[in-house]
Amino acid sequence: MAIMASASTGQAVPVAVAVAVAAVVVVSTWLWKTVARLVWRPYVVAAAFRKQGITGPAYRLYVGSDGEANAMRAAGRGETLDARCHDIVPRFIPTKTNVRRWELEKKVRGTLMAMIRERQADAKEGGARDLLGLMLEANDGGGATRLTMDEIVDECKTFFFAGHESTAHLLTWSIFLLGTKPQWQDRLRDEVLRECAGDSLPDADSLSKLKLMTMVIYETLRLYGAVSQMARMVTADTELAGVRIPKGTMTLIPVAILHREVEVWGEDAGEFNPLRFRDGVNKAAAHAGALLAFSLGQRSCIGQDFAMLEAKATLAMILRRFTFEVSPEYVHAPLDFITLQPQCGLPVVLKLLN
Ligand code: HEM
Repeated sequence: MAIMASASTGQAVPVAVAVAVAAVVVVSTWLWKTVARLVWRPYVVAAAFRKQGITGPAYRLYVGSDGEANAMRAAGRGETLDARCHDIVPRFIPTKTNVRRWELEKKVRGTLMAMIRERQADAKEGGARDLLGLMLEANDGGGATRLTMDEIVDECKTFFFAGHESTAHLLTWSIFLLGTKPQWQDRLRDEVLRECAGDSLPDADSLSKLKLMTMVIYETLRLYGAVSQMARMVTADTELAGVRIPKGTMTLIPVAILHREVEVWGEDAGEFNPLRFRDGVNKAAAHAGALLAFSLGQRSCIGQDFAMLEAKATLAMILRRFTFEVSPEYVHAPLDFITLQPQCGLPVVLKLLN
């Protein structure tokens, strides 16, 4: 057909050749990128580590080490611990099917879009100027700082999830630890009744005086921090503690493991001992940056001060009114499902004070 067309138009052959060449370029680029990502890069990274004596399960095409990881997660899920044991590290995340993820994604996006539309309507009548309001203003603007609606939805998801889930779990684990350590619960209640007496909401001034409570919260974050590992992609060949790490390596910072290092935290690293924070967070361990619960550096948690205030205020209000203990039905099975949470919930027996 192309030859016949060429006889009549004199231009079809060059066009067909150009299309064919472009197709070959696109397909071969795609093929090269796929081979590089799925075959070449994993083998180069594994070989670089092997040369330095660092080995692991062999890379398998496309699935990598997912098989081993999933088997460990499944094994960890069935285990429960003694409530005095804080060694949660051997337990792992359960997997969910992608279909379920997509359904949830759609639902979350729908809910956020409804809130955004409501806010857009309010803004026309001069509504509140909060974080969402600022992002919507950036959506109206132009240039490099313009935020698309997808970016706003993603930011909302980050803030909602990062801000809600993590603090809720911090409170849960604080209640667990105080519910199993009555002497610490009493000490904290004495402090709260001294510094935040009365029925009104505790204010910033009184909360800043809750020294023991701050120590208990840091110790809770050390043993049961919501984020038990953080991922970082290595963007340039680098060296860390004498190990060469090639560009393209995905590294995991095992926060829960580092928070239990005897070398860093001392012989009682596995114990609940809030007093290790008596001289402040930077002096609690052999290394000033040892507590990684909120991460460190430029990408550290933007909401950490707010989270500490929320946790202190909520605990103060609970301690002022109730004594509590962990119910005998509680099963100690911390589960790292994006954030660290009690797999079967935390049943608590509350008693009204006085
Ligand atoms: C106990 C409570 C919290 C814990 C343990 C926590 C922990 C963390 C950690 C470890 C990171 C760094 C993650 C990484 O780099 O991979 C992070 C980031 C972040 N957190 Fe929190 N967080 C808490 C509360 C909050 C609150 C209350 C908010 C907002 C109101 C918040 C907003 C964020 C945001 C937006 C980021 C991303 C920062 C960035 O990437 O630049 N977090 N958080």
